[in-house]
Amino acid sequence: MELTITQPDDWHLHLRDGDLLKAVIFDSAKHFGRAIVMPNLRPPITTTAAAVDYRESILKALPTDSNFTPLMTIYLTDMTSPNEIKLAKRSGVVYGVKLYPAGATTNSQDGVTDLLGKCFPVLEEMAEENIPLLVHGEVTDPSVDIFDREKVFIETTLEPLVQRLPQLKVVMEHITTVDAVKFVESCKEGSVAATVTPQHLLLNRNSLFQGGLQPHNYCLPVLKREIHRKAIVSAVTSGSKRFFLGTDSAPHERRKKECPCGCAGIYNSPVALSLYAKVFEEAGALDKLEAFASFNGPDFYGLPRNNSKIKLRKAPWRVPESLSFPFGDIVPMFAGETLEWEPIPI
Ligand SMILES: NC(=O)N[C@@H](CC(=O)O)C(=O)O
Ligand SMILES: [Zn+2]
Ligand SMILES: [Zn+2]
Repeated sequence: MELTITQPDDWHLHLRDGDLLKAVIFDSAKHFGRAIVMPNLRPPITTTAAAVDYRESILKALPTDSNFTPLMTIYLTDMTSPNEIKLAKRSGVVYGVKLYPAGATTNSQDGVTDLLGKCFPVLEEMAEENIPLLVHGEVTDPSVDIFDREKVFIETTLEPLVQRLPQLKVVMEHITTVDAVKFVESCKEGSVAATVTPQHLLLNRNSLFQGGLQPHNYCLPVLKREIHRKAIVSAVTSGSKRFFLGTDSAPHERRKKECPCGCAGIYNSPVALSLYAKVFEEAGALDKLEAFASFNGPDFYGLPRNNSKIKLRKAPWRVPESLSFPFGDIVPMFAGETLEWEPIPI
């Protein structure tokens, strides 16, 4: 069996920089036409000038025959000025501003401490310039249970934000709960949307502990209960335009995952399309895969859909145990397992 669909884009991707960038970019460029590239480098990409430079280094790292287009983002801080938003819009290469609540996830230490208090003029400028806010939606209060941090973030930050600034476009990134599904569905279509990762569609929190501690299934927001996974699967396979593909592929070297204080992030670029196809097939909704993977994202961002196509062939293929590079190994999601759908560019 074969399925031919419009080439998908990845609306949430970590490409890193240096050797890691060169190691991972091929896996994204092979399957995806474009990707929203997250700015959480060290130091973070907080200005348009830095985003322009980062974009150049991504283009340099690409194979020469690749048409892959990086869509850049800037990292919001308490100090970001409304003028930076004007520069971002004028650059023509920045497509979003990323909100990391300070301390929420990998390289978020320079993130925002009080969104509505400190960043409101910047948010107003973003609404004016039609630049979406891309949100890592978790509170960082250590007294809030880690499994409740998304829900509490919706109540304390997103609901008031959408109420005060309904013109601002918001993407709730990597949603993990039924609460996020309900919130996105309650907002105006075209103003609030969500990306969904393969891991949050396929795994629940048992996968963190199955047969022992599983560091390669650890990402943020952390995997949740089965009821949440089911709600997210229903949402994306319903055909709703509010949900689209964002892998959150987040490579870390093996030694930074398999250690006493392992990093959060799952490297899923090599397997993402196979896994999304599996989810839609199991839900009896393969006919809805193309809109999720290739239409809803560009439609939300106001960009054209891709013209190129990709084929998914239903044939078993084995995911490598690990990927070796001169600087070390990266263990991909579902390492060593056999998957059913193989993407073939055409
Ligand atoms: N998802 C993750 O677990 N990690 C991401 C950061 C993020 O998207 O929160 C990373 O950059 O490693
Ligand atoms: Zn995140
Ligand atoms: Zn991410």
